[in-house]
Amino acid sequence: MNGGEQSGLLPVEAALQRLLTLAEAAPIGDNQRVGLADADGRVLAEPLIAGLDLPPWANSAMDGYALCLADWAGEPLTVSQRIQAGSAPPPLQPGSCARIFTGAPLPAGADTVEMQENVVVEADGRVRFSEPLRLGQNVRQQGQETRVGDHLLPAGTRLGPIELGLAASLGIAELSVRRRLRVAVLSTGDELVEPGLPLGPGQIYNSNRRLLIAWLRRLGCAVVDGGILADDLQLTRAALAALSDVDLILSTGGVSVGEADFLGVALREEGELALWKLAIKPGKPLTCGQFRGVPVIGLPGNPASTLVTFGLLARPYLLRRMGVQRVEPLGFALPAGFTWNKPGKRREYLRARLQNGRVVLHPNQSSGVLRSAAWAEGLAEVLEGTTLAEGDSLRFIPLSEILG
Ligand SMILES: Nc1nc2c(c(=O)[nH]1)N[C@H]1C(S)=C(S)[C@@H](COP(=O)(O)OP(=O)(O)OC[C@H]3O[C@@H](n4cnc5c(N)ncnc54)[C@H](O)[C@@H]3O)O[C@H]1N2
Ligand code: MOO
Ligand SMILES: [Mg+2]
Repeated sequence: MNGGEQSGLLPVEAALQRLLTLAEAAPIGDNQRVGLADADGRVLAEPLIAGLDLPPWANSAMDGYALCLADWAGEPLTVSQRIQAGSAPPPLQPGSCARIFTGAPLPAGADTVEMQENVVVEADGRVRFSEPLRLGQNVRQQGQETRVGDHLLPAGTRLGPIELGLAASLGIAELSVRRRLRVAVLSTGDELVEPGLPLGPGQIYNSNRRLLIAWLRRLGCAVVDGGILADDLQLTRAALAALSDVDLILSTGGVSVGEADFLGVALREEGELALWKLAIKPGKPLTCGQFRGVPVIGLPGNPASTLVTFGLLARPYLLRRMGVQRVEPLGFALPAGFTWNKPGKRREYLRARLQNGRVVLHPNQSSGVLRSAAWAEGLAEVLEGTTLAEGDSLRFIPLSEILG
């Protein structure tokens, strides 16, 4: 049992497991074919299988001269042809070599390439090889990278620049991908005002909406922007009812023990509601449930809590619904550049940076503060009930690993 369970708080792993179980019960069923130009960030629906050998034919890895090693007795060779990339050369004339360039097909009969730096061109135009030769050197054999039928990427792979380049190298122009998840974003709170409008007494600008919409788009989701939702039961019911065609309603705010928690009331009346108290800081309260069958996740409203709970819990949930297998960030172990002597009941995700190979913390870790998140390069994980001395190892999760 870890500190989370002892304290009556739900440990992060348990919360994640519950969300992933829910996600697996509601997978995205339908797929679509998209051109490579539109496939960045999408999730493969079928494995990528090679339909040709790579390279498709043996070719030279160097600019130089191609010859048949077995036929060669060490004498200078005449150059019988010149082969550029993109050409289809005739067979090599016996007793000769071919001038050849990187990426050009090896002529039938040739099996070895010497780079031009190791070749002396004599006055009569014949070439002399000044270094010992090894059979097959500087030749990229047909199928050396990939054979027809090889499984190169499993279904569930998120496509990025490298995967798109790989598909293109196989001549594949279109891929079958999962359709985009439709996610509605609602920002709850009477105090919220959109940027660009004047700020009245007691009001603050809505930052979560922009944060979540941009992030969801990076994840390949189609966003339905539900705007600001006032703290009012009728309006909350109406807003939720209008979102019957989305895959997830994602809201922020109104999930702690305050009296303006109308999201919870609406879910209880017309769906299901689970209120979790998580062993995570920032981000303790989280709502999970459904409204008339549409899944709902309610993140805490403090912007840094929104960031951490979205990144570590809602993001994996969304990716798993798209069929992605590895959904959690790996992070890596680094030495702490700070001391930590307040063992907590909640696992802390601290806004941190690297400095001289060590993890240092922003001085303002308040859950309302995005400024420190913008300064941070990652989240430093301090487990429940632990203290740290400088140099102790901790997990550092780069923000770049979760922001997409
Ligand atoms: N008595 C208790 N009070 C609180 C507890 C608790 O356990 N007992 N938990 C605290 C923790 S931890 C958090 S986190 C917050 C969570 O609050 P809610 O999710 O219910 O959110 P709100 O109360 O609506 O807002 C919290 C905070 O964030 C600001 N906010 C909300 N939405 C936005 C937005 N879209 N953009 C910018 N800022 C936003 C809001 O104005 C509040 O300041 O509850 C603690 N309280
Ligand atoms: O944990 Mo709350 O998320 O402190 O702000
Ligand atoms: Mg509120």
